[in-house]
Amino acid sequence: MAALDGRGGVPQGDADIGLHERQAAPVLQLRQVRKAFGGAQALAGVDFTLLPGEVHALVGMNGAGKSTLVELICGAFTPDAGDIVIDGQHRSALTPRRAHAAGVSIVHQKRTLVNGLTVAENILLGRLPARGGRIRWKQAHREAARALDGLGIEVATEAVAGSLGPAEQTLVEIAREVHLGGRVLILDEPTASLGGRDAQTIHRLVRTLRDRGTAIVYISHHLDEVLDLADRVTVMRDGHVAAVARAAEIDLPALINAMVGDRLVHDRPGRNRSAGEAVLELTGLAGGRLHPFDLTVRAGEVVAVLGPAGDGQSELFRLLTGLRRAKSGHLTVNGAKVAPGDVGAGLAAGLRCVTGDRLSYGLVPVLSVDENLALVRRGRLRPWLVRWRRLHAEGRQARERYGVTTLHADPPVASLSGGNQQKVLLSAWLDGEPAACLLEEPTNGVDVAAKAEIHHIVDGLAERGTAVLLGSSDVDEVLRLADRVVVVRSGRIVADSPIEKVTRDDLVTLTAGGDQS
Ligand SMILES: Nc1ncnc2c1ncn2[C@@H]1O[C@H](COP(=O)(O)OP(=O)(O)OP(=O)(O)O)[C@@H](O)[C@H]1O
Repeated sequence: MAALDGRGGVPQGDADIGLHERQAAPVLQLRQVRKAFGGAQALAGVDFTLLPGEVHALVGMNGAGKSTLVELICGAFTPDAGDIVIDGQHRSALTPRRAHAAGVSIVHQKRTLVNGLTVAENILLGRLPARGGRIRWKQAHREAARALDGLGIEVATEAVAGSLGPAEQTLVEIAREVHLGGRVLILDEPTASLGGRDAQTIHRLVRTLRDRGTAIVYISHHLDEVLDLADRVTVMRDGHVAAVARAAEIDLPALINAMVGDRLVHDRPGRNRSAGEAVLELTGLAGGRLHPFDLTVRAGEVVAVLGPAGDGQSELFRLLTGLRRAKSGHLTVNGAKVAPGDVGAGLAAGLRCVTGDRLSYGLVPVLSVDENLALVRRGRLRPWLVRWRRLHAEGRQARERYGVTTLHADPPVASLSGGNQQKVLLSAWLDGEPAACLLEEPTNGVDVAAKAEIHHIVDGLAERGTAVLLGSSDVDEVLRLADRVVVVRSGRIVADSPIEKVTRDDLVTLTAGGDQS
């Protein structure tokens, strides 16, 4: 393939930039940037060029260095060596404030709007127009509406941010950054955990921005969308640039190959399981937007709950994990009655919950990986005595089983790459033989190899008899893992079907709120 030439099939520097693109001066250039954390090399001499009006995707396995690279561009980290050039100017002492002033903005995967404030307040946060000590609300709404309308975003400026769906929140965040003068926009996994139609809404905005000349760095583990959306792709591997290619000239297998190198991606589809006795039973569960809800998951069965974003699917998981108080109903696990949200009783009955928001509810970021793993096992340890050697030995085994890659022996979870955090979360909660488990977006932020591995782990759980309730916005994941799919709309079950009876198109339509054909 022409696009992947050069050293070991790898083009370097600007060699891949065509004549047309060379005429446009790069808005951003990184030359041989290096960054180490405590002696371990996260970036080992990286070149990167970003042109105005291009979508430049940044892909790579978990821990490859993508986030570290963009944090350098945003001034959050200082490079140990190398050059950062923005608009032709060398930036040796970039800080977040200076990067922002130079037009560099980032929208993180974890949404940052203030939930209790309106869209207008969020867009103009810290800069609300005022005169004589009074905020000029009409003017504020007009200005915010202009910021949204200019990008074709249909969200009311009076809406409270917390009431918006995840895609709308991302749109508002992007609009805010563009309104603040962002010309280099870094989007860190903006479509992670978004369903088809929501992802397309984000893609439309990205294309609009590109057409207006914004330079976009787009980080994603969804490789199909990368090939569809990006103009160029930079593949990172182990802190190096493994390849730079035009998206039009690279196909999926070549992209995966550039990412994983000689590592293997095991996709082992095919189910070898049959549903047994009822294990997880939800009876009359209601609360929030969810109307009384009955559902049974049998031993060895994977039931996916699917619905339009922001509808009953996430509500169900909130009720089950106690993040939202249930108005009525209960669940049983192997016949043992558990009040919704009673985490202790759920654990005792063999129920494990893998949350979709790992840093808020699943892990303690300041503790180390092994400490996090031990917290979940703590029922099996003597609580008054920490046996550190055993804690690390068990931690190491779990990390190896789940392929958690770290630069240091047992770092704080906060310092791990997003995908590795997800693997720690899964290894903490899925180890052992749970009777039932709730899996919410289990492959959120993980790379292509880890995703295949996690799917294999879920297969294994089901084959050994665990009842699995899966919430995933990724229809391919649902098709790959589920035996049954339950569709929730406006808080009610509107369809319950064996997976063989639905097509991919059905699932895409159902997630978007349409009717099953
Ligand atoms: N503040 C930090 N302290 C220590 N190590 C860090 C820190 N930030 C990143 N690292 C390490 O640097 C390496 C690169 O991480 P980075 O987050 O850049 O990867 P990534 O490509 O973005 O991965 P992912 O796809 O999982 O988000 C990882 O091994 C990570 O643990």
